[in-house]
Amino acid sequence: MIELENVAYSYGGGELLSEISLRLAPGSFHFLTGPSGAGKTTFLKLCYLELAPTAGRVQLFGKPATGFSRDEVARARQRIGVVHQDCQFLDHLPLAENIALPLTVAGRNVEQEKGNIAELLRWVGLEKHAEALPPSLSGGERQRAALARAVVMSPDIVLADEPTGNVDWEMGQRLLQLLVELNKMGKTILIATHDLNLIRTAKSKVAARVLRISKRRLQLAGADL
Ligand SMILES: Nc1ncnc2c1ncn2[C@@H]1O[C@H](COP(=O)(O)OP(=O)(O)OP(=O)(O)O)[C@@H](O)[C@H]1O
Repeated sequence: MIELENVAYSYGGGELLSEISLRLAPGSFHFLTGPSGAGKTTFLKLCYLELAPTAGRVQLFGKPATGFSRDEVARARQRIGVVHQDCQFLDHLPLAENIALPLTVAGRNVEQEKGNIAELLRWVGLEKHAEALPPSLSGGERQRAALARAVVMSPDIVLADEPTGNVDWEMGQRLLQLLVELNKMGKTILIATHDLNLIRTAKSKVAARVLRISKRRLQLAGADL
């Protein structure tokens, strides 16, 4: 699905990431961990083609990303749902419309998708907030809404950047459960997180592999979390 081969990235100074190789197999569940500033968000951006590597190759859905036309980049991105760390919404639009935005952008008929959006809102427990404006939502509600928006296009891959960053333990477990359910439906999941307790709980529910960025390199973490 996503393949990185000997990838490096630098924002202009020294290399932040070096010699990164990884193959995310369809249906796999990965965590990505590492100290603050190690490059987790940057790594995710390389995966969804927000950034191009300064060295090495990224392949997406079996094709080298360097050969992608703008349309191919757009189509590939439709197959990747991203839950951003800061979950931005359009504050003047009700939640249901915010969640439907990727459909609107892709030119789909949102009227026809109303049933799906209502179902998605129920799935993340926000059905009562369909008409609420984003500023009135709590941190946990926003993160669940961001997850709903990330999956509205029914992507093959979900990349989540600290999806439980602003929520309490119970809400974190609920979000994790949603991601585990998506994985059971066959989606490939990659979650960047600092939360080792979250990873420990997940490992009892799903066959998750843990990757760690340390000293610019990506390593497979052992069982000693
Ligand atoms: N656009 C940018 N220009 C220059 N430097 C950047 C840019 N974005 C990030 N960085 C730097 O790259 C490093 C890695 O940032 P990144 O956000 O990828 O780390 P992270 O592991 O996700 O951190 P955190 O866990 O704190 O979210 C940081 O030192 C950051 O300041």
